[in-house]
Amino acid sequence: MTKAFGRTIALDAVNLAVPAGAVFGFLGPNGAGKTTLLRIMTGLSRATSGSLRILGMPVGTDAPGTRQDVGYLPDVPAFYDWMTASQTLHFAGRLHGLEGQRLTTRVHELLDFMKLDGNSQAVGKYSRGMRQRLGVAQALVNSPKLLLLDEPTSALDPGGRKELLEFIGGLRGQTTVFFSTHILSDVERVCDSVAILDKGKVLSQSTMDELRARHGQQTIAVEVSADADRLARTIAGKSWCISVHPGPRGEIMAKVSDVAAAQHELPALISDQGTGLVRLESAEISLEDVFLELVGESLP
Ligand SMILES: Nc1ncnc2c1ncn2[C@@H]1O[C@H](COP(=O)(O)OP(=O)(O)OP(=O)(O)O)[C@@H](O)[C@H]1O
Repeated sequence: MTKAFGRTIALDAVNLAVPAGAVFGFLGPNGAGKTTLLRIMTGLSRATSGSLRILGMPVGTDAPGTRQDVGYLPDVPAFYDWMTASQTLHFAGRLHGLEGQRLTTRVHELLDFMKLDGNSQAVGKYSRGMRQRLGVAQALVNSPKLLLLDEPTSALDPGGRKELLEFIGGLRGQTTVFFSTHILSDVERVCDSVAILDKGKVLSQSTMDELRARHGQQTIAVEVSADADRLARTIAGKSWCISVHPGPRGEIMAKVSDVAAAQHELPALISDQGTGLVRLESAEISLEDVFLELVGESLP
């Protein structure tokens, strides 16, 4: 689908498929188009062209069965500021047709999980993190089949973030979770599939395992006591070496296709050169490396 705001193309022929039951990370820098897509997915905004199906149903119609199966946390959740958290969740639950003991039990569960139980403050006095936790609870009130979360951890402290990510991970297989973020470690921690979006275009879409396999070279860091330039040239000529570049502390960083061969040969190469080995380390390529390689700019 494509979405244009005047001359700004916020989504440019985006084509995505999210497997049922997946925890799907939608990753992109500021302004990539994440919120725009989520708003279209909820029916709050319409695509300029193209189409979208959610749980098998076309979005943008009032077909029964879709909206009550979807939960949504907007990027800036809005509430009636004079209500308490409990009143907010009772209200949201009633809109979904919940009532009586089922509603009361669900509200208590969610308040307890989001650490908002016993809080009689009006929501208007909440901090940003508390509003985000209430927003997640509100998105969950109807036990949705599809949970859409727009940057769910952006205002949370480390403890709150860990708990929410663990909770999201626990939904795997039962609820499809589609969450946008620019926090790479959240995706690495919890997602099994990821799409990388930049300037409205999907640059990559795959499972985390495929992503690692595709960008699966490893990096080896070598620090020697002298003659690093000469060693870098020798390494660059080896069949297992993909590229060599200097590291932040002057060490040699080599992307290699066969880490075992590199580890086997390097000590002998260094010794032949008559220099001392200070450090030899290998590191698996991170999502940050892949993201920067694809997006090609510094992180937000
Ligand atoms: N209502 C609007 N009117 C005009 N332009 C808009 C509107 N909403 C979004 N845009 C533009 O569309 C592009 C994508 O914006 P969007 O909010 O979807 O990005 P995002 O990936 O969610 O960014 P962030 O991580 O900063 O929240 C941006 O260039 C933005 O300026």
